[in-house]
Parts: sequence; C-alpha cells; structure tokens
Amino acid sequence: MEPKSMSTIRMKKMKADGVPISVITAYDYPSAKLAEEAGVDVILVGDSLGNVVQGQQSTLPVTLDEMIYHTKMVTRAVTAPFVVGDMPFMTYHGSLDQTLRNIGRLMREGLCKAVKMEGGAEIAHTVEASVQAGVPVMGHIGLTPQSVYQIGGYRVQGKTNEQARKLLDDAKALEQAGAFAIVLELTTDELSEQITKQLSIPTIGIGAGPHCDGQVLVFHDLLQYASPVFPKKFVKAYANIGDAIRTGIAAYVKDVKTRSFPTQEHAFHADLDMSGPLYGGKSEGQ
Ligand SMILES: Nc1nc(=O)c2c([nH]1)NC[C@@H]1CN(c3ccc(C(=O)N[C@@H](CCC(=O)O)C(=O)O)cc3)CN21
Ligand SMILES: CC(C)C(=O)C(=O)O
Repeated sequence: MEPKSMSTIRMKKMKADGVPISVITAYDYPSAKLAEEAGVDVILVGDSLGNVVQGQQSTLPVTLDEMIYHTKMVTRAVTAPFVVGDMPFMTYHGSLDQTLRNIGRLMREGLCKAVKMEGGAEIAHTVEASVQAGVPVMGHIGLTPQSVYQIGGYRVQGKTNEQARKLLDDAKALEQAGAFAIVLELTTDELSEQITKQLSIPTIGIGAGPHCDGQVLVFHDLLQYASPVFPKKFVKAYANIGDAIRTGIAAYVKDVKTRSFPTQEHAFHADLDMSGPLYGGKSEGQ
C-alpha cells in the first residue's frame, strides 16, 4: 500500500498522541528522494540553502526565484512527505497583495503544500491573511536567521524573562493567527518546553532541546555534507557523506592519473577496419 501523505491535520494529531514529527531540509531531487525513502515526515526547503548550497554568508541573498527552483526539484521527488517552502527575506513584509502574490508563486510553481515565515506577533496579521487565503503557514521564532544582523549573531534566544515572555506571546499569536506548526530555533530548553505545553499546534525544534513535538535539522549538518558553518552544539551527525564523497573523488582522480580508469572493461567496440583509407590509412596499390 502507498504510504499515506503527511498533512497538517496528521501533524496536529501526532502532537496530541505524543508521536514526534521528523523534519529535514532538502534542496534538490536526490536528497529529497533519499529523505522520503528514509521515512521522514516533513521536508523543509529552507532558505538555509543560501549557506549550504550557495556558499553565502547568510540566508538574506536568497531570492524567491531561487526558492521556487529548489522547491520544484524537491516536490518532483516525493510523494508522502509534506513539503514546506521557505519565504525568503523581505518577500512577506510589503503589501499584503505583494505577499500573497509571492506565496502564490512559491506554491503554484514550487508545488509545496505550505510556506514558512520567520517572525512572531509582528507578522501575525500576515500569517492570518495567508491562512484566510487557504495557505498552511509554518511559523518560525527564536533565532530567525533573516534577522541575524538585527539580532547581532546566531545566539540562543529567550535567556531573560522579558525575552522568554515575548517569545511565548509570539508563539500564541502565531497559533491564534492560524499557523499549523511553529519552528523554535535556538530557544532554551525550558522555554521550548513551556511553549510546547501551552500550544495545541506542534512545535518543531532546532537547537531547542528535547521537549518539542518535532525536530528539524539541516541536511548538510546531520550528514556532514561539507556544511560550511563551524560545528554546532545542537547538531548530531548521523553520517559523514562529506568524507565519503571526498574519498571517492580522490580515488577517481588517482585512477585517471595512473590510467587505471577507464580500462577495456568500460570501453565500447565496433567491428570496423580502421586501418583502411576511409580513416586516412594507405589504400592498396599506392
Ligand atoms: N548549515 C546550517 N545549519 C543551520 O542550522 C542553519 C544554517 N546553516 N543557516 C541558517 C541558520 C543559521 N543557523 C545557525 C547558525 C549558527 C548557530 C550557532 O553558531 N550556534 C551556536 C550557539 C551560540 C550561542 O551559544 O548563543 C552553537 O554552538 O550551536 C546556530 C544556528 C541555523 N540555520
Ligand atoms: C533551519 C531551518 C529551520 C530553516 O529555517 C532553514 O533551513 O532555512
């Protein structure tokens, strides 16, 4: 039987039943295909692709067209996982009209089933309008990388009462606005637990401790795929495909240099006489 597709309703039920939600980022066809085969519930086409795929210093330069390009490749690859596309920097802060156009492009062209937006109470009106337009919205609070230059660095969030209280209010405002889930990024364990308890929609943690309803990690971090950012405390590496790829390529280079590859084993043949005049050889009688 075909695996049942993940949905926002199933995710909410998973929270109620205490079943954790597994989320991974992916940015192209093969990685998304492997993620589905591995049984992941949700795939986030994150704008972290700016860092791990494009080699940028932050997620800010990522454009809507680039998000659409990557989201298309991911949605082409999968059936069961619920695919969420990230709204890039400044594509949901202008007029509501422009925001809805941008969401429309990501969903219609990228074929994702939902979008993610960074921000709390200050974007609740945008979340509400999007939800009213029929768009499932995933919230994202705590460390919001699109605001890294305002925050001043990739820092743990919610360490003071004032900050923690504000983040709890943000989470509630997003739930009230109709978000179907909220990413908690780099929020303290205690705050993540409290937010998770007080919401009926699932929390998806990254660097947010073990109390969230689900977990998300960046593909390149959990598989050690040449992730350019320094080692992060909240990451657990489950494979080292960077090493595997480098070792494989180095062996290939060595084989080419020593003429160990290709060999006759990899060659194709045709039964032709290439010593004759057709190929510039000497013909008889000359
Ligand atoms: N490869 C990658 N993984 C990510 O998780 C990720 C990205 N890129 N790019 C977009 C954002 C940026 N993220 C980051 C980047 C750095 C830290 C970091 O340096 N964290 C420190 C904690 C700092 C503190 O103690 O305040 C750490 O040691 O984990 C955290 C999240 C998460 N996202
Ligand atoms: C790290 C996750 C939550 C994200 O926002 C991204 O991949 O862009």
